[in-house]
Amino acid sequence: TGLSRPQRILKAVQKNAKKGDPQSVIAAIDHYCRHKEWAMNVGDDKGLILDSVVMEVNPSSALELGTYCGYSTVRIARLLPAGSTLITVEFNPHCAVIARQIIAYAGLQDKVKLMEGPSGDLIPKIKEQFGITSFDFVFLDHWKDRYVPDTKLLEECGLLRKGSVLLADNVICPGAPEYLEYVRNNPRYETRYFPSNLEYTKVEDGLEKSVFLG
Ligand SMILES: CCCNc1ncnc2c1ncn2[C@@H]1O[C@H](/C=C/CNC(=O)c2cc(-c3ccc(F)cc3)cc(O)c2O)[C@@H](O)[C@H]1O
Ligand SMILES: [Mg+2]
Repeated sequence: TGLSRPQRILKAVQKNAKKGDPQSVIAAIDHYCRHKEWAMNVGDDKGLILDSVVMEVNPSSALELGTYCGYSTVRIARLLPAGSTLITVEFNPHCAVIARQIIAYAGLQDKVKLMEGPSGDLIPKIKEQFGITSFDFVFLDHWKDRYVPDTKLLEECGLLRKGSVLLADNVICPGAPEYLEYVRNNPRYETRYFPSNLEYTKVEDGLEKSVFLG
């Protein structure tokens, strides 16, 4: 009946943001999702932690698992140096259609490659398709029970190098217990928890930053 939530988010961007201005796109989504209807964007509180990690890594090659509407795609891509690429993976075609429009509205389409399909199928194709040797930065924000299998897949495909940084959303809420277990008890990762709160709420959540040691 009527518009989907992603469509309503896109409308809020088109109505309240300035074309080509990523900051205004981020602000429009945050305002809509805080005051009109909640949505599972990483949000403004955790977004500040995401920004600081992206700025610290200053990645030439970045990967995002779980585009949804493209909110964190815009947050990451707006900080990338010229010539860098963010690959974002989304298997819901309706979300992909909306995300492409929000990324383009922000003027970031030249930095972002949206791959449509399940991460498990697409990750093994990234090297040959994009000529990427490894990722400097990976943002995990898709189904929480897929964080571990996809991290293992990235390792197996040789897409992580000494110093690659993984940043995982929602390790407290909804929670990714197997992932925390994996990175915290694995000598190949140096891991640290950044406490924050679930997007647009006072509920505890946070991001886990894990450096691959090779
Ligand atoms: C084959 C499945 C794994 N591979 C995948 N490959 C590509 N895209 C995938 C994907 N899994 C999921 N996706 C996509 O990522 C998105 C899913 C994200 C899942 N995120 C959450 O469930 C989530 C949920 C909450 C949440 C928190 C509290 C609450 F009460 C209700 C929800 C908060 C968050 O920040 C979240 O990220 C969708 O767009 C989906 O189509
Ligand atoms: Mg999330």
